[in-house]
Amino acid sequence: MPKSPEEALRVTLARVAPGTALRDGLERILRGRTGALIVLGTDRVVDSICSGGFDIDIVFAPTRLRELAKMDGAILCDRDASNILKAAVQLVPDHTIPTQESGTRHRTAERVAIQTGFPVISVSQSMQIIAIYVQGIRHVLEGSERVLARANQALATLERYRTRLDQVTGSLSALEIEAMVTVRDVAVVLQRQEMVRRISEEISQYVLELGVDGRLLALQLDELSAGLGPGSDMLLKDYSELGMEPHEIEAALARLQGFSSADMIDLGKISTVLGFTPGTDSLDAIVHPQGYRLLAGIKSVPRAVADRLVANFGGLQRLMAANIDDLMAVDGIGEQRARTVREGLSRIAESSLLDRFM
Ligand SMILES: Nc1ncnc2c1ncn2[C@@H]1O[C@H](COP(=O)(O)OP(=O)(O)OP(=O)(O)O)[C@@H](O)[C@H]1O
Repeated sequence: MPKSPEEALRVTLARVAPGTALRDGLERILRGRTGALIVLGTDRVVDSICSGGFDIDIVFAPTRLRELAKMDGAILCDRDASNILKAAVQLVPDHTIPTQESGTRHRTAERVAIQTGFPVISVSQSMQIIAIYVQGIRHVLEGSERVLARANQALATLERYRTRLDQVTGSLSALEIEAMVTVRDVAVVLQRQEMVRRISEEISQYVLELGVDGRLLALQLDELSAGLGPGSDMLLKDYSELGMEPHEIEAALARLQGFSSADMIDLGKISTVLGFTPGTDSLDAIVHPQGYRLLAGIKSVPRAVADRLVANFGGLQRLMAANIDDLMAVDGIGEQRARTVREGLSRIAESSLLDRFM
């Protein structure tokens, strides 16, 4: 499947991260105050825009890259930069492809990346920067210290967002048990989950970009992401107006992920993901969960069993009121599992209410 530009950028960032041979080669070129134009990948399209140069096909080594970069023209490597295939190549991309760059090296890099779909790296001799071009995206590589400074700020933000998410999720659980949930309460949790997802994704990109320098950051990200509990898909299953099919949930989540920062502070807009219409449906209207999210919080209840329980009882309140015999009447639920569900739900109820009133 073709990758989105953002995914392709992430793959390329990992390929040029500190600790890789490619990054070592690029740093050598930068220190040697020469420039370079490097294409990562070849196919018929790349061949069709290559002129001159010579075939070498040797195993990649940082020193080889540095030496070949002393010559005029571009260097072609294979996708994962394990081999250097050609050097001193003149690239002739389609000149009608629009480019924002000035300078022939960078204009060529941007056009070749767009025309071929392969990542192109330019090392600028005059500006002393390494830039990667992936489809339509340009990304300038920075030193690990600067990336780490930004990553640490993002980590602090994630920590704050996580605390707030835990608070609103806890209070949603308590409201669910008291049957007092409003559309607003659900929208706030969706909003907070999405904000945590966005900042975590940003930090994951820093981890990739930092390579060997990002190990500690990766551990911190893991720690802050641990125990996040059921995700936004469970909220949609619980509260969507008409009951959504899995593909509809996926589409609704994709829409949420596409919301702008301004949309993200508008709870009315967020409630549309659940199928509510702002203006017609009040954010203060009471809504009732199916119970999927709380059931997903009980570890030993598989998803298929949770689905059967919800289908049978048709809502969390009736599920909470069910005794062991009622639960055992559901197809495929024996005494052991019925007890697990009963005890799990009681435990959630007690701890949610305790959290709320302590
Ligand atoms: N179409 C191309 N194909 C291959 N190599 C190219 C191409 N265009 C530029 N280069 C390489 O880039 C070098 C620098 O070109 P130029 O000074 O015009 O670019 P620039 O964008 O100003 O680069 P820099 O920022 O490194 O100064 C050329 O000497 C050549 O090696």
